[in-house]
Amino acid sequence: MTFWRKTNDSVMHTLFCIAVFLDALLDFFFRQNPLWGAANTPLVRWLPAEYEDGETEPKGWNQGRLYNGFQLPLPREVSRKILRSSSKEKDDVYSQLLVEWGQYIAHDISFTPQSSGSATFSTGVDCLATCENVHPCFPIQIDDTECSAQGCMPFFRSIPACYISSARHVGQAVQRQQLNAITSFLDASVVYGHTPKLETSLRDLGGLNGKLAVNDQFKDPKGRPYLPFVATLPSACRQDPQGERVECFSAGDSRVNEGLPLTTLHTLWLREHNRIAEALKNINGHWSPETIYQETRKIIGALHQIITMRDYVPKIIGPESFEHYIGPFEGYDPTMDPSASNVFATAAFRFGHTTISPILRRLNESFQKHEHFPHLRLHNTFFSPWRIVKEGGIEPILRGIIGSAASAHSADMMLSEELTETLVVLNVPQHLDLASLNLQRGRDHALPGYNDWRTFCGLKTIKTLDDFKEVVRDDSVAKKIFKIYKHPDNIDVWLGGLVENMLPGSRTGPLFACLIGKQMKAHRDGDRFWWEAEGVFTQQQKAELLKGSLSQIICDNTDIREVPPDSFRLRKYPSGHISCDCIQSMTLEAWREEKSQDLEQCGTPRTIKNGDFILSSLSGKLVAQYSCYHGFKLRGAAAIVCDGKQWSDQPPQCTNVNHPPMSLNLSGIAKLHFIIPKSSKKHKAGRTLNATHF
Ligand code: HEM
Ligand SMILES: [Ca+2]
Repeated sequence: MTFWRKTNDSVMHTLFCIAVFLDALLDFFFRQNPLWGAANTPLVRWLPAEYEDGETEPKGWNQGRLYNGFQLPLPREVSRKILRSSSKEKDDVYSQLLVEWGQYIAHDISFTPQSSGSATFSTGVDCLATCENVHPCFPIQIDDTECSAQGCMPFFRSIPACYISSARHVGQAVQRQQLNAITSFLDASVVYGHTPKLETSLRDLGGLNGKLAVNDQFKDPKGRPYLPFVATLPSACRQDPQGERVECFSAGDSRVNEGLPLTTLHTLWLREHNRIAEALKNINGHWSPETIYQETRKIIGALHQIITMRDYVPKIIGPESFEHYIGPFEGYDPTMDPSASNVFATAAFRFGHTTISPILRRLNESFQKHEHFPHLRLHNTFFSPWRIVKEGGIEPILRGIIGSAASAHSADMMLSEELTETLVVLNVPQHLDLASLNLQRGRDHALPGYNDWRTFCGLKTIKTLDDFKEVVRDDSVAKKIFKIYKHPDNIDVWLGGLVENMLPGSRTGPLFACLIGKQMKAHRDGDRFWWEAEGVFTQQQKAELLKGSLSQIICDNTDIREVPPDSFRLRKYPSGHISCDCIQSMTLEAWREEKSQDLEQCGTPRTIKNGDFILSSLSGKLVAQYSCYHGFKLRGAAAIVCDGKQWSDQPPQCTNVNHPPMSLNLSGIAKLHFIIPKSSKKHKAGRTLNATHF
């Protein structure tokens, strides 16, 4: 009898392990397109690339090359004559928070890595010192010597993807493509990172509470946490001239220190993760740290999606384009490629660069000028995390961006001089020009011209100046562009899209509304873990998630006690603000997990040192699946099964190894995570991650 039971158990255990493994393999190999949206895959092309030599040389690489009979104008000339502006008008509806969310979410969608190191591979030429086009240097030639004695600004070409595409034409298949280093999905990679290694480094594994690691050196004046510092010290961030060092912060996205508002948003989400993790632990005391972490992460991902799709995108492309290009959610579409497109990352979503204010205001509790911390010119906000730590935490900045108008997007005042004359990029000693970088990047990526994209979107081709005047907000700007470019087909897509008349209730013209709309639909419909997709959340959980908003997250994680109901909308203080007590906040009751009968019978599985377990259900059986932390090896049964009365085995042990083993850790293939929902033990409702996200 005992023999039989043992044999049965071990057979069951083996079968279980095989089933889990096969499930993961099937998932990975037989999903139609497992690499769609994954990190380190090419930005996809919606129109074929147009290289000067057909394959790799960017537009403008060979001097004297003519396009429609004319040379392309220098990006810096376009920047100075058309884009640069010493003043900015104010948006009368939206706050700066809308702009900052744009940048933050751009960093969840794409990161185009540039060739690193200053020396070229073949010749050893230093990209910081040469004005010649030598791969990977593609310097921005300048016609105004006041900015650079050298006559150019450095520019590093984006890294080519090692990838032969399945394009229909052989010529296209060998064309240079650019990489997206992060996951295209709106999956909060900006909080959690895009590789298992980065993700692990951001977690508080020692705390055994499913939280993210926080800064162990500094806290804010009320004891709230900051992001942890980067591991490699000293870091390149700017320092307080008078005080002790404050290093660069680390987060899921490496650009976190670029500006103070951006760092502020990252800090908010770190705190929100830890707040939710704590609340989940209070509700489900039996959950392991891993379960808490994964469930919290899933909630945070959903909130990123909701805030972006419900609160942000309609304001940017307008209600009509939202309806036309995106529409209501009708379920996961496995034929939809969710990858970021090249034109979106390199042109359309850079529309936001014209809405950046040249001043960051810092405000006190009454939303008035702060007594101690003055307003800052934009260039003083770059890579300066010390200003958060030493100058009052994130609140003065947050009040400043809620309480100040975004910059209006007008055709004759586009990019502030703070961005065209004093942009700082880490590891480049001289000031750069964001407008020139955007134009040069578009050429580096061989983006087709403005008219080709209009045709792609079904918009009228621009043939004459009169055609152009019809679609551009300002006649004199239309004339200037025609004068510089000489042919409408030559107009760079980023510029053409920027100057179009804005659609009603939007912050973009028809071209960018189309490109952003199509991209956002792809992010939503092509994501099988989209928060509304079947089986991802229960109805009650969805209803709670919908209560989430940026205003709620600000209330729950900062000292700010009064906010506008929608913080993206500019509201006068105090009349347009309401108390945080009146802001809806989700309760986590819908995540309360009733202990299954099996769990009652077998009891919560034993926790182990240096490892973790997750509960799952397979063929109606309750299973505890154990895994060890990095650097530890699992000895014993990786999975134990509840047979209705007791667990099939003792939990395994995690022993230290000098060299982390290549153990059968499914996280590299696909992380499985099943929470037993209240209704059915068999349903895999809580599966959160897939291989393409990490
Ligand atoms: C102070 C605010 C901002 C600064 C200083 C900034 C700066 C930059 C810089 C230096 C780049 C890389 C340029 C290149 O070499 O190609 C970049 C890329 C980009 N920016 Fe911004 N940006 C800001 C705000 C925004 C906003 C508000 C948005 C959108 C709403 C945005 C969207 C993007 C996108 C989509 C990219 C390309 C990302 C990639 O694929 O690598 N940025 N930005
Ligand atoms: Ca992402």
